[in-house]
Amino acid sequence: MKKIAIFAGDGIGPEIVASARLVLDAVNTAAGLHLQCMEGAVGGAAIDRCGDPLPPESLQMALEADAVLLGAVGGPQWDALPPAQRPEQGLLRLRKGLDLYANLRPVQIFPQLLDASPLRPELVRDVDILVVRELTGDIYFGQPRGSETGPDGLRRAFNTMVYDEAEIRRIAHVGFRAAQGRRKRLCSVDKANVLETTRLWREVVTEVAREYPDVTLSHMYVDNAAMQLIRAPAQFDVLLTGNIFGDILSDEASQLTGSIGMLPSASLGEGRAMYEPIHGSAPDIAGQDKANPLATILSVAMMLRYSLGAEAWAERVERAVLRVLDSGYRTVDIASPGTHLLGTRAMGQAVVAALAQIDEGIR
Ligand SMILES: NC(=O)c1ccc[n+]([C@@H]2O[C@H](COP(=O)([O-])OP(=O)(O)OC[C@H]3O[C@@H](n4cnc5c(N)ncnc54)[C@H](O)[C@@H]3O)[C@@H](O)[C@H]2O)c1
Ligand SMILES: CC(C)[C@H](C(=O)O)[C@@H](O)C(=O)O
Ligand SMILES: [Mg+2]
Repeated sequence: MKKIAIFAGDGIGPEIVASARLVLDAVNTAAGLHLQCMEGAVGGAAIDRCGDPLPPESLQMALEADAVLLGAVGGPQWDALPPAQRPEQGLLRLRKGLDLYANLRPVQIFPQLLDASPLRPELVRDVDILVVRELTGDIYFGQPRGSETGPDGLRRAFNTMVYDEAEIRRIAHVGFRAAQGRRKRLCSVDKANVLETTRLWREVVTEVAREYPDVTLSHMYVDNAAMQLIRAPAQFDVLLTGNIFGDILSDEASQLTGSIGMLPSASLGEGRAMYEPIHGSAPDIAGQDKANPLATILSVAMMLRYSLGAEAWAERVERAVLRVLDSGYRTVDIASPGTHLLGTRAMGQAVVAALAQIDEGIR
């Protein structure tokens, strides 16, 4: 029996997670996985309940689980809190507490959604990118951080970007191994022309590359990478990035697929894992049954693949998503003329129905 910790979080979090739960529960029953799902609070929901965005019992639940499924955290009702006390810190402490240093964000094009991308179809048709983002270091966690009023009466605020070579080395290995299983090209993104941290990043990635002679390594400054992702995105295979650059570039890359609501992720550490869509709590559409749950459902597929040893079921979930898109079902963010609009819950139900058809076809 495997244990799954579920943190729905805030905003659209409970809606997308409920929709993805339909899929997870269907697979659990059909595959006889005997999953034990436990629900806990992280983020704003946890602040409202006990004043802490990551209560000790939630961290404990995650530490004892074989995998974690998370919706999203944050929202305007917590905006007045200083950054270090906000809902987002619950998520960051959870990632750090589980040492989930490798965040995999696949940017997969769905041919059915070519018309939903703001880019021309011929630019995105052949895109297949894996963003490998370092997740437990960088300016997110560096000390010192804070804000103060100086002797001159001016307010100052500061964060520290810091990486040591061990942190860079372990994420570089993840990137190179991923590239070996793909098209064997790795582009490392940095700002080595300006920042010491990312100069070290470039040096260490270059050293690690010697152990992977079959992988072609290139380096690109982050500003150029942001531009190239729009100009010629099909040039990329694995994009290896630090924490802050990966955060920004993956939101940008999501637009190639048509919507941020399509991008899943896996955050992996040694023997621990969390699965979450890359998007946030989308307060502007929360509570309206409008959110796209497919990123979360595809994150469940990644959970089946990486944590539950159920590769065949991961593929079935992915095929079910394709089948639903083939049938013309869309949430509002990926809708186009002639397609059939579904809400968050109905989209989850449609994936479950498609999964059942695939299962019947196989038997
Ligand atoms: N992993 C996380 O929990 C996470 C990630 C990013 C942002 N956040 C937090 O979420 C809050 C809102 O942030 P934001 O507005 O900058 O980013 P966001 O990703 O929540 O939303 C950006 C835009 O994308 C849309 N969107 C996002 N997910 C969608 C989905 N599944 N279906 C359809 N549309 C979707 C939203 O409606 C919004 O217009 C903030 O508090 C932020 O810190 C949390
Ligand atoms: C909410 C925030 C802490 C988080 C991040 O910056 O990592 C989010 O933007 C993400 O991409 O998962
Ligand atoms: Mg982000």
